Amino acid sequence: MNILDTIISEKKKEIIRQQEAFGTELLLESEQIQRKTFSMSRSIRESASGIIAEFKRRSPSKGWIHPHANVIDVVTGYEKAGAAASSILTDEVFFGGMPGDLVQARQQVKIPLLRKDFIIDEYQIYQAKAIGADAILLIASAISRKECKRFATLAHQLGLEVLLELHDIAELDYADCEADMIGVNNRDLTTFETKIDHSFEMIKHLPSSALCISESGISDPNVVFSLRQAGFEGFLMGENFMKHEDPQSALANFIGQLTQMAV
Ligand SMILES: O=P(O)(O)OC[C@@H](O)[C@@H](O)c1c[nH]c2ccccc12
Repeated sequence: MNILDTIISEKKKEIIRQQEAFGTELLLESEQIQRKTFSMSRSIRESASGIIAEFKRRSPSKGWIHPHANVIDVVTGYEKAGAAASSILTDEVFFGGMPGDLVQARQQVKIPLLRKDFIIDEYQIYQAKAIGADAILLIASAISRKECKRFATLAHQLGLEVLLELHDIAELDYADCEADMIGVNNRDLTTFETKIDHSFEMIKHLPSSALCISESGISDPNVVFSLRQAGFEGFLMGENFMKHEDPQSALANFIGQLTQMAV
């Protein structure tokens, strides 16, 4: 079994546990369900950096990156440093996150928040809204095309935007599911290998109207510069900031370097 299959089989159990503790009816009663969301796509288009800075304590590929990271410190720091949005890993078993991280972040910041998880069930979409997300990630390789359309429609009904994650050309037919943003994951979720070239290759095939985001393995401002020239407007970065004791200043330095290049 590859890692994606392992994550998904654990995820099914996690969803059952969460549903037993807090069913959909209860989620629908939460005040947050009626909340007006922030548009992540607009924030990316309007921001100077286009950086979506991720909160991630660990990952299956790197192990622990920042085990005791405090979500409020990190995400408020990202906002101050100029992130266009923040991505928050809520997967517990493999990424050391929890839905409560998003709840805490939401109370402190106004930048759009992406719920980063492996969405395979409608329950998680209601939950995303209830815990304070503005957008959800849908990973093509984790769901069928039909599910992708169904999940995107539900997300939109709840006022959430959708970031559709593709990895390779075989998944291009998912691009018609009316996602607000299309992400190209440079990391192969079965082997963990990252190749920025995936982004340069895939963007040639994506609809020209799409808001394109390059995800994973980015650590060099020169790479962001070239990705931007190729047509990417958003850059999803996690480890490069989380590996520092102070992720806020790591992001501020990175944005500083980008700004100098643009002059
Ligand atoms: O830490 P990195 O290499 O900068 O990557 C961030 C982000 O792209 C990565 O965490 C990610 C992209 N797609 C995912 C899907 C599930 C979990 C995690 C991810």
